[in-house]
Amino acid sequence: MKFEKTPGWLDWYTGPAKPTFKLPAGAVDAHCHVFGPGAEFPFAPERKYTPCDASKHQLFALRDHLGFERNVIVQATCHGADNRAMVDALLASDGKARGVATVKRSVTDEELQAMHDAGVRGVRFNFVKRLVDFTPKDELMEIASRIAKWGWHVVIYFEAVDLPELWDFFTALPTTVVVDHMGRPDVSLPVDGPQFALFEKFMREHQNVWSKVSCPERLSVSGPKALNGEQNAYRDVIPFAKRIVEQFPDRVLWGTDWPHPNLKDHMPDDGLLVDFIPHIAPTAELQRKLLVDNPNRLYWKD
Ligand SMILES: O=C(O)c1cc(C(=O)O)oc(=O)c1
Repeated sequence: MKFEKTPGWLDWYTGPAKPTFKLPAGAVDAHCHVFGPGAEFPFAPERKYTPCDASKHQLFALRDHLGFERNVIVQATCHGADNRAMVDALLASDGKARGVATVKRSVTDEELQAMHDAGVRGVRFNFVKRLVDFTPKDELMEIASRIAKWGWHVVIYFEAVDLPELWDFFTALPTTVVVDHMGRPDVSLPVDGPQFALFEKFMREHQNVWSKVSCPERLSVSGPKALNGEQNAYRDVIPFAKRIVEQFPDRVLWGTDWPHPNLKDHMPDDGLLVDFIPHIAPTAELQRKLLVDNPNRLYWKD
């Protein structure tokens, strides 16, 4: 099948720099995606965007170029609940990738078992309205209770303004809960203001909640952008991410978010995104926890 990209779509950057920051041995890129290729793994009819292709081979080449050892491949919404492209990548990874799937209530135990065997360790619930249609919470809770039996966790993606309304549902989830991209704070608000304080309270009061301190390129308002060798990119995001890393060093993850779906302004250089890490995790110990210990504990415990 041939797919037309969404108008204005920005393709991922093909010439990433070699990072200046040397990743510790065993580092995991704990949030990335594959898109298709559409001709082999068609995008889902219910998708809200049509991306460029971003294959498993291209992802593995980026992993090696940047110096990561492993990937966590998160089901992208353009594939809906058809997990074939993601599972195919896991199976081709030689044990170097684990996955997070999207499933419907109709998923069978056999299908869950097959995904587990391929390396899936979580499901993603998405509440970002521009990306998905609404799924009733009782359906999501039923899925969460079922996947808990496999020792999987739930990944949640939402916008900071929606946290109050989602609070009761999130805090009732029976598994480890991993928040994508720090719950998308508005970084033009004060880091010690009420919006981010609520997110910190969410993590502080619920020891099962983890956060990905990823996506400065999505959250930044001020820039500068991770392009043309810029070593001080996305300065406005640093206080937010650093605060989470320092307060909850054993419950944070980091990922490139390659191939960066739906960016409208620019496509970052992934090598320079890796160079962002020491700004938010300034010590070797914090870096090791963020990049090695935490993702391996969550995704490679067996
Ligand atoms: O903000 C986004 O547009 C976005 C989209 C997806 C996806 O479509 O799965 O995943 C992400 O991590 C971020």
